[in-house]
Amino acid sequence: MRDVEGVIARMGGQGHGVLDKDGERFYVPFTVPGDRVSAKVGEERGDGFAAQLSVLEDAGPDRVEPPCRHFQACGGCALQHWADAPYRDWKRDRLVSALQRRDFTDPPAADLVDDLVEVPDRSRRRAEFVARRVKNRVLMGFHEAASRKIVDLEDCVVLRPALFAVLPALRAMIIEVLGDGWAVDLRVTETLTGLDVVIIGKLKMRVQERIALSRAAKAAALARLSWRFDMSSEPEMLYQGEAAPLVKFGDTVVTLAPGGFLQATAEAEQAMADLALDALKDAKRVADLFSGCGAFALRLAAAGKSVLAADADRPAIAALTAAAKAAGLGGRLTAEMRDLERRPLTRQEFKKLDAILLDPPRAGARAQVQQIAEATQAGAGGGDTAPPLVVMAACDPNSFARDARVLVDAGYRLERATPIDQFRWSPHLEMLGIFRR
Ligand SMILES: C[S@@+](CC[C@H](N)C(=O)[O-])C[C@H]1O[C@@H](n2cnc3c(N)ncnc32)[C@H](O)[C@@H]1O
Repeated sequence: MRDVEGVIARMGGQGHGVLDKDGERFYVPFTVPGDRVSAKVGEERGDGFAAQLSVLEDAGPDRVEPPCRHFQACGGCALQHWADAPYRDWKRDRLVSALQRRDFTDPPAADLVDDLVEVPDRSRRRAEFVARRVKNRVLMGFHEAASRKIVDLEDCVVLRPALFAVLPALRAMIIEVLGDGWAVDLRVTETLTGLDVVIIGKLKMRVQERIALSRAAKAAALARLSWRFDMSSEPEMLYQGEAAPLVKFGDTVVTLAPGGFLQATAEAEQAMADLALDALKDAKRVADLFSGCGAFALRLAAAGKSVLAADADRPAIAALTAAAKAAGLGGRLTAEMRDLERRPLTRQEFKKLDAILLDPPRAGARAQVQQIAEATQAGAGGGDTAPPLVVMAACDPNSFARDARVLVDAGYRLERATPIDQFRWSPHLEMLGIFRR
């Protein structure tokens, strides 16, 4: 392995410091701009090489003491060693740069992007832990950075305290059903009625293990415990407390499907909902596409709008439908299970809408956005039916900018985009853009 020495020039998109030397580029995790470093050069990565910090010769001016003792060992956070102000500017700039790469120049992308919306420490309400049995012990926590090793967590400044506090009980529970050397994932979500835990992976699962798990779940006061062998198998419920796992979207109560999608922090969800509802205040008929179990749809229906919700996840649509009915919103809200990549809403369906809200997964909403763009053209399928307003949330700046470019080329104007730091100290970014025509 060769070494490279030099000064970190800037932060790369994945939160690794960038060192340019003799015409080559190196990405060095856990460094900040201004650090003078020696690093071991590893494999090729994109337009350069991955490298591992070996010596920090001189610290850059914005290097700070990380708040978590596991930082750098634990793969959960990448950027705790950077001062708040440059970190915030860099996060916002991830969205600005993605828009610039898609030619958002007039007006300049920087003028369209709001300040970063921050979330508090210890606010993440869902986490995916790994657990591995090593003889008579269960290691439980996050993977070490770029490794299959597990950091046995003793503290965490990102998670809500309840998620962290349950780890000893989960360790004790899982040891009953995990063979030596076996590993499973645990998805833990904090709800209003307690923790919803889904174990994913191979377990010893005879009658006595089921009974032991159910007892342990009760003792740990979980709201629900489920198990699924892998992501293609249905979750099997092993225990449910007196109240099912409940969340609230605005004033509407929803029973979460086991392991069902929920925005990682309530604060980021609320920020996005506030932005979306404000933009949609004059729209009467709204489609909430990629709706999940209704974080936007139920708030919109409660605000008096007629809502069409669609998502590919059957349990999410069932949860949303049941919640709307129980809250007396069923007359205003229709929820449909639908794969929007294969079967996006069509120009015929747009006729009944004043606005479309999109909140796709990381890959973006390519097919749906294409349909909206095509509907701005009068064609064989009829006249221009594209609605005057599109609100698009996203969790990847690059797919957001790609889909934004399609909308803008079709005649929409990006009014503003708001970056939201839902995943603090990681390179991930949430955002919401408002497009009008
Ligand atoms: C980022 S989540 C947003 C959920 C919801 N808007 C919320 O805020 O809770 C993305 C959603 O897209 C759904 N999804 C993923 N691929 C899909 C597809 N091809 N068609 C429809 N929905 C899809 C997932 O089930 C998930 O609910």
